[in-house]
Amino acid sequence: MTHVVDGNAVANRIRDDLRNCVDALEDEGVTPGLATVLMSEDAASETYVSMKQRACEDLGIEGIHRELDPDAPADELLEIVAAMNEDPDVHGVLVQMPVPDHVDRAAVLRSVDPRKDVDGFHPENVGRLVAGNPRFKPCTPHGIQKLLEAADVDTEGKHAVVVGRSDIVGKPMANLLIQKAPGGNATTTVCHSRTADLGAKTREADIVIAAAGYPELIDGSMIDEGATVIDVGVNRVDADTEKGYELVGDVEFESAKEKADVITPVPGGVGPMTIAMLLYNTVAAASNQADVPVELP
Ligand SMILES: Nc1nc(=O)c2c([nH]1)NC[C@@H]1CN(c3ccc(C(=O)N[C@@H](CCC(=O)O)C(=O)O)cc3)C=[N+]21
Repeated sequence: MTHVVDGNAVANRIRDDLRNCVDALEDEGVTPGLATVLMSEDAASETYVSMKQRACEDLGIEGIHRELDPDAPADELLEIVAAMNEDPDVHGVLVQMPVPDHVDRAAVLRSVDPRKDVDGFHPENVGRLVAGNPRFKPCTPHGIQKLLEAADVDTEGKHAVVVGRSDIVGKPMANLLIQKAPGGNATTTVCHSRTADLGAKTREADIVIAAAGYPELIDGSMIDEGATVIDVGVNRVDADTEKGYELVGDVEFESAKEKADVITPVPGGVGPMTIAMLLYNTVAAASNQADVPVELP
């Protein structure tokens, strides 16, 4: 029987453990604070940011949220981030991606204080990750490591094929998979939109991480018997539902499930883990900044 990994259950377990960390910080007079900034009217971005804020509230993390008109000058965004960097009650700062085209994305990532960069997107933190000394592991790849661990999938010596080369998922995922550390030690191939014969590559994988942002790109014919399939896709496809859309992964679930031993669903797989690991990084940031050690899950 194929194991369909329950991401909500794993995320809830981590969130329960983090609640104890928040309580321990609270006992020392420290309330972790996460500041989010949204410069977009995109419905998906609004959903994700409000989910993050609700998750904070649920754990006793102080959530601060600012919204900017997408037409506002880039300097306004940078000023808001600068104020959050200075605010001692804010331990984590997150600028929801994507930002509008007239805003220099790289400049935004550089503007966040690296010690508060709970996304792990600042070049200093990217450098530390690549060097094998991460400060904050980016939330989605970190969540995938936790999911694999929870599903008893050992990465050591396995062939992992990452499909997608984004700065948010593909690149940091590949970096974590090749590290000499638990959740790493995998032989890792990175594929992308210019990869010739993608199926030939994914069929060689013990572990496929689908993070291309293309609905149902990977189907069962591209999966080896007994493989592990991690679906990072959160594609909104027009559908006759109450919300007017359906959430579709980068994997064609039904056919891939026929082949895989372990597979994550969408929704309810990687998505909830992303949020749990954002809370994790926020607790870690508060612990570091307040110099109060906690035992992270
Ligand atoms: N600075 C920044 N940091 C991010 O971490 C970041 C970002 N920008 N931009 C967009 C992506 C996307 N992302 C998701 C988080 C949770 C779910 C999630 O919980 N999804 C639910 C379903 C949610 C729904 O119904 O739409 C699930 O898969 O079960 C999905 C996607 C974080 N991102």
